[in-house]
Amino acid sequence: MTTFATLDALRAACADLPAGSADAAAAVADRQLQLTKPPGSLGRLESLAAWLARWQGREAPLLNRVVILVFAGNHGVTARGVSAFPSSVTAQMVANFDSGGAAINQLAKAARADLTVVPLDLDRPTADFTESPAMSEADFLAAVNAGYAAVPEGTDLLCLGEMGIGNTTTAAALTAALFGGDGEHWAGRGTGIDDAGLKRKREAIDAGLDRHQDILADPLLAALSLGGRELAGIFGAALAARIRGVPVLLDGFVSTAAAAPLAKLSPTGLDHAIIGHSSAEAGHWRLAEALGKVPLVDLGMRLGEASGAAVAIPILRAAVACHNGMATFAEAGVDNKD
Ligand SMILES: Cc1cc2ncn([C@H]3O[C@H](COP(=O)(O)O)[C@@H](O)[C@H]3O)c2cc1C
Ligand SMILES: O=C(O)c1cccnc1
Repeated sequence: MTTFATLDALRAACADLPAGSADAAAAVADRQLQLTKPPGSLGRLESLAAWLARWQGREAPLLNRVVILVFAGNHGVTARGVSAFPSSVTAQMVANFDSGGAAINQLAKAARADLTVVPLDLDRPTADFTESPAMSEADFLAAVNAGYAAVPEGTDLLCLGEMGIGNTTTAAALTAALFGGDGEHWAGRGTGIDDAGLKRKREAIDAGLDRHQDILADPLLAALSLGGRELAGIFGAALAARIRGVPVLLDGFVSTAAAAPLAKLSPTGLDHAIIGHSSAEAGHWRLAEALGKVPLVDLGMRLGEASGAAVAIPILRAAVACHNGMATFAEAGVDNKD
């Protein structure tokens, strides 16, 4: 389905995003004060309930249908020796997702979430961004549209992750384009590359930034030139979620970098998204800070696959359970403070 036929149409949608329901958020804040607990005592669970209500447009937030989307893509920049693993692993892991053997399969089950994997032209890697733009405009828009179309009706919460060997290089290059800095600043070890590989990774990022310097100020052209199909899919899904009233849980460095152009295209562009887990991938905490976001948990994970979003789902379920299920002081006959 072609939702956006041109970059300009996409740009226009990103500049005109719905604001969320301030009334629903205010109703939650008001009810929180009536629940049988000292004000503020549930800490961030209270603001999470209000955040869900705002972006769902519902006074009582719901998490009946939690959806995890994992987008997969292959990257030409792997020719530069930037990953510890070969590109063949991307398609092999997609097969592993399909047969239920990956970490995200277990985390999705544990969090009672539906998992869908969206492979994007795995047999057609993007171009090496040190040599040319990673994608044509048509390829980029096709991936954005695929992401946009992948968000099911009736989703109450959307978790966004990825699989794509080489994509921590891609994500670092895109992040540098959006927020400044270079390969040294943003590159981490991804799947565990050694020192020589990390050097090659930094050099590839710097070469990409140099080659595409004329377009780096344009977030969509930066995503097209330095990004990847799975990152574009995440971007499209995050946009669809915003337009359809679905809050988003982002995963680690790659997932956050993929969605970040939305924050550059509109000052409130990622207000409907939070980061589930602070990845151990160097650069994620910096990117979170640049976006003004505090990840929900830090378990030292650095996997991708939406794993860091999935581990945070129970926290949101806890916020909703307390908010919707607790008695008020009046209902329970508990004396409130004077
Ligand atoms: C077996 C395996 C499973 C994975 N699941 C996620 N990733 C993660 O590692 C990749 C990014 O790291 P780099 O940029 O160093 O290639 C992505 O595919 C990401 O999802 C995996 C990587 C491997 C090897
Ligand atoms: O934080 C991430 O997104 C990440 C880290 C390592 C490997 N793949 C993804």
